Amino acid sequence: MAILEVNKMNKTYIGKVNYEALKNITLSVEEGEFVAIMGPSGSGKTTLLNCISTIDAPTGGTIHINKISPYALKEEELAAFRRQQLGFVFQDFNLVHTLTVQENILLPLALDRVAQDVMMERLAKVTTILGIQHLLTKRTFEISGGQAQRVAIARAIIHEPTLLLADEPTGNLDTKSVKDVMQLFTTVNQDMNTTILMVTHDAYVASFCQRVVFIKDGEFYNEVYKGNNRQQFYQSIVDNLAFLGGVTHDFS
Ligand SMILES: Nc1ncnc2c1ncn2[C@@H]1O[C@H](COP(=O)(O)OP(=O)(O)OP(=O)(O)O)[C@@H](O)[C@H]1O
Repeated sequence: MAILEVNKMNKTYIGKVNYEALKNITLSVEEGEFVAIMGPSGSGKTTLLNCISTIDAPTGGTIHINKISPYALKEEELAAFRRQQLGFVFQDFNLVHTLTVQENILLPLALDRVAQDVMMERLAKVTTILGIQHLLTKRTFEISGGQAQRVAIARAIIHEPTLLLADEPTGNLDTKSVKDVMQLFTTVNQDMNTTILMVTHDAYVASFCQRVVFIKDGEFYNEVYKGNNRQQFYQSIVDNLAFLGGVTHDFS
């Protein structure tokens, strides 16, 4: 079953000079898939993610998440849809600094007034998967970047979202933390069957996914599937980026 269906989507930014950032994008992501979006700077990756994450409405075409068209919802319904069906992980973690790690992770459930015992059960589950039980009482300034991103992932998955969206989630991490965080995304994808759509510039990071979709100048360019050989997959990502003029990091 397709969790995400984007059909002939366009996005034009209206200004003194209109700018057509996305043209005729069609993309389908199946339940349990882990997909990366790649493309050169300015190709429209964040615009695409913003349209899917209901931050910014497309100017044409349709988006369905779990068969629901979010832009057809009323404001309150849309807020509930976002809270319940979507999870977000950002490059700069977006943790609330006045709260502890535990309070940050529980935030989406607290906003939805979920019962205390359910909250504690879910907290135990995600913190075990992500290996952060020992951080729960810490404040955000007492943890490292890699740990902060794990906390952000825990917060993004604690309500078991239909679709997890990540925008450059490893952009602020050192090499060791990049690997750890990507292994955790893989665990979340496989163990919780979470569908993930991630924007990244990094071929190594994208090689953890099952499929990479490339966009260029706001249009679909190509897509590659992992298959059984991650080294070959990495190489085909690098080859596509070379044609596109993107940035690649060494495979380690
Ligand atoms: N609010 C906006 N108003 C007008 N133009 C915009 C706006 N946001 C983005 N753009 C333009 O749309 C195009 C796509 O931008 P977008 O941020 O989606 O690219 P990107 O692929 O995510 O780039 P990067 O990799 O550098 O983050 C760019 O040319 C950008 O200048």
